[in-house]
Amino acid sequence: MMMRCDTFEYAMPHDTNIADAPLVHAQELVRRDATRGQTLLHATSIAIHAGERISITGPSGSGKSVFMRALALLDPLDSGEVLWRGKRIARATIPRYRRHVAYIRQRPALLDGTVEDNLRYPYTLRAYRDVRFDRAQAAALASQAGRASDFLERFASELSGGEAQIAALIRVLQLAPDVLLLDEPTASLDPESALAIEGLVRAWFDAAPQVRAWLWVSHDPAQAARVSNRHLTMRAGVLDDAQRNMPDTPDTSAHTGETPR
Ligand SMILES: Nc1ncnc2c1ncn2[C@@H]1O[C@H](COP(=O)(O)OP(=O)(O)OP(=O)(O)O)[C@@H](O)[C@H]1O
Repeated sequence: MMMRCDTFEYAMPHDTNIADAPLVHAQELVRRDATRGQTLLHATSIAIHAGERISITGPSGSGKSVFMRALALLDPLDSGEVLWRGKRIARATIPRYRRHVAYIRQRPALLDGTVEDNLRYPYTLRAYRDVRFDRAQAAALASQAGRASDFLERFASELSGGEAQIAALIRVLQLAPDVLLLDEPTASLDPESALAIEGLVRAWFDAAPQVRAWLWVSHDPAQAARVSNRHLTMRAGVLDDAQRNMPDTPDTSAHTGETPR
């Protein structure tokens, strides 16, 4: 059945109730390196339901970022598609999809200027023209992350790595996304900053667990266990449920240039 709605193209099987649809449903996503022809992500499907806190671990170079960026529709897919709440995402609605599904990178990209300048920036974009920057909300998030009251006036260029990541996360969380794709957000941060990040993300989730979910890539098994109620592994571009991994799964990292950690 195909029909049109305001924001997304609609593609639902007859027997699927839209309320039961996963938040994100990736179907057979494939990514290849265009120059070398190497498959970076083998056909990968995943349904992410509201309430799920998913961790992903796997060796370095196994394709975790490629997968997360594919889910965020940041890179062109070679095949497959991503549905948002059971709806196909037309090209023109990708910015709107990204308003629901936010990708957080390991190294935050902040603009010149103050933290507040950075937090105001998304509201200048077309996709957010219906909402306004709320300084009190931003200050509350900063305080929740243990930052001093002058945090919003600090210059981005003078922030530590942990502070920059906190600023980048506040920039996303103030926009109230539904799904966070967290790509090693605390790698190379000090433990205190890492816990601040975890706390911020957890508070965002707890505010509406019935409609929110996250995927969290981590190299730290303790963190992966702490932040998740479902665990997946990535190996040589193949995603799998950790529980289903066979004990004698061959290590293919030698063929892919992966560096096991
Ligand atoms: N745009 C691209 N074009 C070509 N190759 C790419 C591209 N992006 C990533 N790769 C390659 O795909 C493989 C997987 O990279 P990816 O960054 O997804 O690994 P990862 O599992 O996230 O690693 P890490 O844990 O070190 O961050 C690597 O060999 C990388 O060089």
